[in-house]
Amino acid sequence: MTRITDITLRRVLDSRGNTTVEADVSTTSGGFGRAAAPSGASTGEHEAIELDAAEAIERAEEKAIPDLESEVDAENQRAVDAALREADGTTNFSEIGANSAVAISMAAAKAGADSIGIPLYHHLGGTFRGNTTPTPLGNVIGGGAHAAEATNIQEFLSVPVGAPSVEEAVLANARVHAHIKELLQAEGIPTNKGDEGAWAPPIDDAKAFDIVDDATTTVADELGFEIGFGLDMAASELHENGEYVYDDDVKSTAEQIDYVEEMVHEYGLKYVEDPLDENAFGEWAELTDRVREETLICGDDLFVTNTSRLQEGIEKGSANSILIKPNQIGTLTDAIDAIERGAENDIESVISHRSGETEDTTIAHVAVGTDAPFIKTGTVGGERTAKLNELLRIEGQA
Ligand SMILES: C=C(OP(=O)(O)O)C(=O)O
Ligand SMILES: [Mg+2]
Repeated sequence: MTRITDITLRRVLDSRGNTTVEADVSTTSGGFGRAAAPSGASTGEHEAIELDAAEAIERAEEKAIPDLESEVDAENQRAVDAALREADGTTNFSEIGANSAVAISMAAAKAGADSIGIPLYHHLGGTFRGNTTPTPLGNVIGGGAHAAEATNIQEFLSVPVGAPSVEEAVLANARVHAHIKELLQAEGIPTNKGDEGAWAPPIDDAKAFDIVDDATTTVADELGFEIGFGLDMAASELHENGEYVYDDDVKSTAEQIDYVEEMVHEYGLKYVEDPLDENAFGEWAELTDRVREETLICGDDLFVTNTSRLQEGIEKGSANSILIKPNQIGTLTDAIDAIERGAENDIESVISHRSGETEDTTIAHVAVGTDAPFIKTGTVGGERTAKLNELLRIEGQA
């Protein structure tokens, strides 16, 4: 048993220049872990509550840290997270803030792994975790809530399904990103960037489909393995009074479903995240029914990494994939429970960053430790490559 001795919280900057919560956790056996909370821009309405960083720190110092220090075994992640939940006392971490909760949860996991002297992915997943290395989904063109005057669809994602290794997949996404710059420049289109490092050019969605299709096909030919692409439509951001509002069009729900089905067929999309509103479980099921054999329909704002919402989606057949963002739910235990519930029901997990990120690499370990098939963590930019480079290190040692 290795008890937590000290927890220190501080404010640090995230990639948007906003303050976020960083936690340091130390243990009786000299173990140490540090982790920082990410932050979303296109947040789901059912996510756990993020408080202002200073307020979250003050409240966690008062209400949670006294119940953890000298009390909880850092090697027992379920016990750490149960203590956090009990100290908060709400279902959505509105007392201490999901940003304080997730930073402490992740830092404690690292301290637990350090105490035992094993890598975090091994601590989380154990010896028989499986041997999948996740395919990285790389955001290469984006707009929506992540960039002004760009595409309505939030993310166009390179999906290197044929890559023989993580290393080749990571390099393929970087190559697609670079090639898109060449294509944009050749047409004199400005190469602004959005919050996640994707190009955010002032083009419409139809043009972005063509450019990403061109770039992924060209790079696939160059590298000799299949690279498809996918989308995060973040459709709750487009949804107004029962319709989906684009710059150049307004679609009814039925038209939105037809549009997504058409794009899946026309471009062979490998992945479509949040194609419909975050409360439309039944309409999601209609779309999933039409395309489940061809693509992954992934719930981000729909499920918010919450097993109760995932259970509703399983019962209704709403999706065949779930996005996992630990800060949406507040603890690693809850995130891993959602991954496991998904796996038991043929729902594929995609472990994900947020648009506001830090150098923290926990999600790379969560993806490997849980044998997740995919990770979504950008393509370029230091806070994105931190996770990708950690995956390369893990691939080298696992
Ligand atoms: C990463 C995403 O963006 P955000 O963090 O802004 O929710 C997303 O929507 O999947
Ligand atoms: Mg999303």
